[in-house]
Parts: sequence; C-alpha cells; structure tokens
Amino acid sequence: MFIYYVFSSFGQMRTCKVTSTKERRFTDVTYKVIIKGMTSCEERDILNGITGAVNPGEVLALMGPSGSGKTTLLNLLGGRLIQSTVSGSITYNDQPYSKFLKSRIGFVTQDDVLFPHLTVKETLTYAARLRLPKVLTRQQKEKRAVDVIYELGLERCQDTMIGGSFVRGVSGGERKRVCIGNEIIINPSLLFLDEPTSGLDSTTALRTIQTLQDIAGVGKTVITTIHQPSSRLFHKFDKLILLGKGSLLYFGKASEAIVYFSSIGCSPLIAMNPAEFLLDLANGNLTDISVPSELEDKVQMENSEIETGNGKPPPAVVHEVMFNFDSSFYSTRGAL
Ligand SMILES: Nc1ncnc2c1ncn2[C@@H]1O[C@H](COP(=O)(O)OP(=O)(O)OP(=O)(O)O)[C@@H](O)[C@H]1O
Repeated sequence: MFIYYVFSSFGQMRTCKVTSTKERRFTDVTYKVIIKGMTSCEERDILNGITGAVNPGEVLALMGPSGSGKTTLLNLLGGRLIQSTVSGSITYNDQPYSKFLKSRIGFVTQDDVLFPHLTVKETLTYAARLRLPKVLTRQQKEKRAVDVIYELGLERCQDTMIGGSFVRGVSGGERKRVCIGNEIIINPSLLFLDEPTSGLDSTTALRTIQTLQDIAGVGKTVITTIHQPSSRLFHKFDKLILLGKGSLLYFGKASEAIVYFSSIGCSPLIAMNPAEFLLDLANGNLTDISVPSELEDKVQMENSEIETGNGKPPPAVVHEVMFNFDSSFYSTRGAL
C-alpha cells in the first residue's frame, strides 16, 4: 500500500528525530463509524492506520482535501473522540490520554463561540477567571489576560467589542487571535487548532501561523489543520501530515515533502504552490502533475474506457490505483 511505502521510506531517517521527551506520538490510528440505514448497518472507515509524532517546539500541519479526515484526526489526537471504534495508540510522553493531560490541552475549534458584546480584554479576563486555578488571585488572573493580549498583539483592539452579525467588532484575524488567546490563557502544553486561517486573507493568515510558531517556540506543541495554505505559509510548518480519503500519504518535515514526492516520481509540471501540488496529488487530480510511468500505465490499462478528455484518468480512479497499487512498485521505489 502507498502509505506503507511512505513510511517504509521514512522509517530509517526519522527514527532518531522522534525520541525527545513530551512527544505526542500516534501509531496506526484507525477510526470507523457505523452508519445505520433503514434495514442494515454499514461500517465506514474514516481514518486508516495513521502514524506520526510531534515534539514540543514544533508546529504539525494536518493537510488534505475536504473530507480527507483532518478534523477527525485532530479530534482524536486532542482526546475529543473517545469511542470503541478507534484503534491504535495515541500517547503523550509515552502515557495514554488522561484527565491530567486534558488539563494541559488547548483546543481552538473551527466555529468559535465568543460573546459579541464583550471587549477583547473582557473576553480574555473572563476566560482567565474561569479557567485558571483557584490558587491564583484575581489580580494574577487579570495580569495573565493582559500578558496574553500583548503576546498575541491584541493591544490595539483590547477595548473593541468582539462583535457579530449585528454589532461591528474586531476583524476576522483579531477574532481568531482572541480564540487562540482563550486557549493559551491556561498555558497549555499542547495546542490544537481546527483551520485557524479559514476566511483570512493571506497576510493575516501568515500572521496567525507566525503566532502559532511563536507559541511553539516557547516549548509548546502545536497541531493544526489547514485547508489551502499559501506557499509562504506552507514553509512555516515544521511537520506535515498529508491525508487522502482517510489514509496517510506523507508524514515528515514539511520542507521535505516535495523532495520526497519527486523522489518517487511525482512532480509538478508547472511552477506551483507546494501545498496546491500536494492537494492535487491527494485528490488524484493529475492535470499538471507527472507521476511515475508505471502508475500512469496501470491507471490507463485498468480504466482506458473512462479516460477523461485531456488524456488523463479521472481523479477517483487515480486515487483508487495509488492506494491499491501493486506493492512491488512501492518496495522497489522505497529502496531508493
Ligand atoms: N460520525 C460520523 N459519521 C459519518 N461520517 C463521518 C463521521 N465523522 C466523520 N465522517 C466523515 O468522515 C470524513 C472526514 O471528515 P472530516 O470532518 O474529518 O474531514 P475534513 O478533512 O476535516 O474535511 P473539511 O476540510 O471539509 O472540514 C467525511 O467524509 C465525513 O463525512
């Protein structure tokens, strides 16, 4: 299988890089859902054998086409999806998920819930009062809120209302930073974010990811899903997981993803944002991508009758073949 190939070729060079303490490691994570119909129940695989690791000081991006399983994986890693249909192991510092670990996790969801009539400062002050331990005094909690405001560069809008549909308030980027502030106020060791840049322009998105890098820079572990990053933003991530239909296509350094795919014969045919190339590949859209001739031949052979007008096979077919391709192809390539 493609994913095993990806990992077999990574195995040797990565083992030494995932041994530091406080590592978040996940091995062979699989998640199924049971879909109940009128007359029968159907089991559906949402994630298949996802393996990876991330250390303090790193930002791990979960990338993939819509519906590939990014949010599901994020929820699993963040301990928000504890079900019997989950298998594999997820550990932090070699320990399984626990109540103590839960208190060390910050989770920024895609749909933020903020009170529109509170100012930025009031929002973070209330978060500090509610979430910080009782042993801290009111003054200490308020100071923590002010520290977070400066940490996230929110000082200019600290007295502006959050706003909403009926009240004009802070900008989209500031709103996202308030949501991040709501979580980092408890000084979490692990910060999870679901699409923190969605709806932001590229400069604001870059600033948001820079904020995440700064948070990681002081020893935190940051795991975030990302939809379609600009190339500048893509290069800000330390590690990358590329998912396609719930399977793992790549895990490793974000900076090495393109080199890796070109080493197995998959390269962009035109100058392209690396994220765009990886998403096209994960989608099975080969319009501007070259793939190994063995793979293209196999696709053509099996599906000559459903070839598309541009001479390329349809994405769904490419995807199917990539995942179910003859393992000898991968083992040969994996030895490179
Ligand atoms: N409880 C569930 N029951 C049925 N299907 C589910 C369930 N949870 C997730 N799925 C399906 O699993 C797939 C992955 O969903 P997920 O939300 O993780 O994708 P995603 O990559 O985050 O997508 P997007 O980028 O659009 O947010 C989707 O096809 C979704 O419909």
